[in-house]
Amino acid sequence: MLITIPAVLSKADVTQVRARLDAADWEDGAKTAGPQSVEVKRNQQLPPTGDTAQTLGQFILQKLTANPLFVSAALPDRILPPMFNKYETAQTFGTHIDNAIRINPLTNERLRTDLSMTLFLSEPSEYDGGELLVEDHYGTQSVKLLAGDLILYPSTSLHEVTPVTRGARVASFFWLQSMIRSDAHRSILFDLDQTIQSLSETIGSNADETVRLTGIYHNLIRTWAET
Ligand SMILES: O=C(O)CCC(=O)C(=O)O
Ligand SMILES: [Fe+2]
Repeated sequence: MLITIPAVLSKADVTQVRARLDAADWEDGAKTAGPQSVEVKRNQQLPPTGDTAQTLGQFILQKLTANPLFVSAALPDRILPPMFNKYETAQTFGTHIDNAIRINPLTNERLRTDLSMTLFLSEPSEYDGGELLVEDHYGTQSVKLLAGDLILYPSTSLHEVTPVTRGARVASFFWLQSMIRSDAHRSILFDLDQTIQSLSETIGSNADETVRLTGIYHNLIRTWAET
């Protein structure tokens, strides 16, 4: 399940975040790549434990964890600190899969990556190329979002960032471990929750059917959640 979470950051937030990022010192993205992805990774990153990455990362996590659509879709257990990358002309990240297990560099805690995220911090008009291509069972999805929007996709997917041919693509990227390990189970819970939300608008959250469906939602979480 590939889901766009619109306007995680407002345009004013994006301007502030970009001012910090545009003044920061970037380093070679190969530093944090695994043995396969190092062969195909050509981009720049902020040092993950540096001041800028930590301050901006916390700001992004505050906004994200207060976003009901994100919580409904991801059912997050633990989220890794957001990282930041930049692709300038001819930079790219070829087809790869993200590591299944990652260590939080701030706490040394080990997480399973269930969902990968890219928060776009450049407007599409600022650069050409730089599409995030994600393979799923319905074919390859091409993603280029407005600055402030986020894409959530299963970490089990092969993906790549096509070469940037003009301008610069700046983004934040990170991973989370969900309370619901299975993508299929998470999709069912998302559909059910969205249905309950829309029934709450039409027939009311205390209508008999809405209450029963809410019960089913929580009972499925009880059955499937690992916390
Ligand atoms: O830049 C992106 O959108 C994705 C980055 C990525 O796939 C990674 O760092 O593993
Ligand atoms: Fe990746």
